[in-house]
Amino acid sequence: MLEVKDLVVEIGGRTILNKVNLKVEQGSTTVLFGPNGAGKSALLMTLMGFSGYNIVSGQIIFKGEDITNLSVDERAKRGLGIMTQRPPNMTGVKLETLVSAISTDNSLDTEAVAKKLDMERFMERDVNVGFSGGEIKRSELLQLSAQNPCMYLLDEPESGVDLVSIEEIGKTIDELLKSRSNCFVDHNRRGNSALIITHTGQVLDYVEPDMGYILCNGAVVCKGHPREMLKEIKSQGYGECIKCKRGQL
Ligand SMILES: Nc1ncnc2c1ncn2[C@@H]1O[C@H](COP(=O)(O)OP(=O)(O)OP(=O)(O)O)[C@@H](O)[C@H]1O
Repeated sequence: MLEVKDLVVEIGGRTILNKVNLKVEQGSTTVLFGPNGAGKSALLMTLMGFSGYNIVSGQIIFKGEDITNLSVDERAKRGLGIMTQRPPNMTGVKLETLVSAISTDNSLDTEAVAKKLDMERFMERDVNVGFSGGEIKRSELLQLSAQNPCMYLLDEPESGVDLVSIEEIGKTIDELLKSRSNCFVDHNRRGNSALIITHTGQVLDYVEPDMGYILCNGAVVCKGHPREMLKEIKSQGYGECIKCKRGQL
């Protein structure tokens, strides 16, 4: 469903991603691990098409189409949705207004999701203005549920979230991934896919992962079973990255 081919990205003249290759199959959940500064967020931002991420070479293929040069809104229309680490404040734009503006015609009950995420009282507030870290995550999830994409790019969905809310957020992500979108490639398979960045792996208590990648210094150095990878990272850190590169790629 999503394929990244030999992607090289620069920010301000510095190479941040160096020949990244990665695939996310339709209906699968892929996890992206890697140390701080490895380029994980940059990869998600590039996939979504944000400015400042200069694609030097390589391709991004989504549902068989080359989207490398498409704008953010064109990618969103095709079914890509993102939860970023630091979404901007939108002074003067109420959350309710934003949610109804991005709502697509779908069967998902956004009001019910707002209630479930305990976001009803935030609907009249300006988007992200004064929101706590956990509130921002819930607001982002609410927006994603309204957009109803079929490819979820989730950047550390559990960071800054208290232990009780992690369960709510994890379960909501799982439900969203299992919900109906209208942008599938193969209608005979489960549709929604995800590429999730996590350091702690807490979100994997609620979402079943299929494939994992480790990014180090802007390059994919390892791929494999995400739960096994997480265990190895927890016991050995990222020091084994290079060894893994020799062994598994
Ligand atoms: N706008 C920018 N200007 C300059 N450098 C940037 C910019 N955005 C990102 N970088 C650099 O790109 C590198 C990759 O950053 P990125 O945020 O993708 O890392 P990450 O793997 O997501 O890290 P973390 O786990 O800490 O979130 C870092 O060295 C960062 O400083």
